[in-house]
Amino acid sequence: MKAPVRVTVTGPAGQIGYATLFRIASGAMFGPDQPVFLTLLERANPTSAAALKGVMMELSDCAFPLLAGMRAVQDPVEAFRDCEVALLIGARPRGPGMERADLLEANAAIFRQQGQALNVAASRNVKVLVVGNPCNTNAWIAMKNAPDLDPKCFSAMLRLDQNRAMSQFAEKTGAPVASIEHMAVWGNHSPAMVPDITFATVEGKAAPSLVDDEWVKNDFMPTVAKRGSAIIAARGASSAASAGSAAIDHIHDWFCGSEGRWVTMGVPSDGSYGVPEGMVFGFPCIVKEDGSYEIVKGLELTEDTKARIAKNVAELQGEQQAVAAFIPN
Ligand SMILES: NC(=O)C1=CN([C@@H]2O[C@H](COP(=O)(O)OP(=O)(O)OC[C@H]3O[C@@H](n4cnc5c(N)ncnc54)[C@H](O)[C@@H]3O)[C@@H](O)[C@H]2O)C=CC1
Ligand SMILES: O=C([O-])CC(=O)C(=O)O
Repeated sequence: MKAPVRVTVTGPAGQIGYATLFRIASGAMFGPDQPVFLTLLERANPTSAAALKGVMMELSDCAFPLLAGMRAVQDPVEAFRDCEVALLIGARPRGPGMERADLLEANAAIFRQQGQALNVAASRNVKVLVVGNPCNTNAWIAMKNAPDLDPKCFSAMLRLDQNRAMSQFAEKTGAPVASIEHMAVWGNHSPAMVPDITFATVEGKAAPSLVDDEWVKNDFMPTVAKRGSAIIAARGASSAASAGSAAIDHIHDWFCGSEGRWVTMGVPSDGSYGVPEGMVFGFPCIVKEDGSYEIVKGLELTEDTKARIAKNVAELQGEQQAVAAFIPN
């Protein structure tokens, strides 16, 4: 029997928490022979504590063979003590009429505090996934407040955008999702993001040869980029099950390796493609078996993609300026 992976989840009593925890405990995140120990960090108020208690009762009632144990902790330093994987989900979601950037001020303080706590207490190889929006900038805030951790420990979730892009493309072409490879989404998890089929293949055929350019620009790209708003309009609440599923995919591939597949992760730039070093940006990545990843290099981007990437850089620079007060000197 392997030693349990120590996983800390914030916001466990929320919508995404509820959609994610049971799948982590069932083995979907780390594989069918890997036990997990869950540490759950909720807000310290009676309503959240009561809701979390109910979630833990249900987790217990599932009798998951891989759930080696769980605990609720209210102090962030204790919650992140020795954790190997941290899912930072807990944050305010947006409602109708808001953009994700509107959440900057509401959520920045959370990610400063959690970055500081990770810096002190987490495993030096921790894998942090920031889901709470605006996730690129929140991941950057946490990373900047954790100077003793390798910046590569931090990531933001753009996997939902990749999954949406694959699904839209599969629907259009009639091909199974599993036959699509090398789909990329560049940039910020915002309407400016760049879903990019240039390098994608479907059953080995070049994706751009299967659809017309007008559909890509006027239908595919905006549908993927604005899908979050469409879900809010339809459900009255932001995506939860699909967000949880993308979090499972992101950590699964980061932990187990992506077997040569491209996976979109929001990671600190190494300067590739003109993105300033350290900016947390969606890139296609390949994860090795040992859990280390590399941004896919040397791609010939179209002029349109380059211009859109520059727009995302400018947008993220604006977000960074807006949260400058949360970054240590
Ligand atoms: N990156 C992505 O693709 C996506 C990101 N999101 C974002 O995920 C976040 C969570 O969404 P939901 O689960 O739907 O929201 P929710 O409101 O249902 O749950 C949030 C939970 O976080 C808790 N929380 C708040 N502050 C906390 C803190 N400092 N420490 C610990 N827990 C805290 C709340 O008590 C609540 O239980 C939102 O910011 C949302 O915008 C949502 C969908 C996709
Ligand atoms: O749109 C939102 O606020 C939630 C989210 O990030 C998404 O569904 O992509």
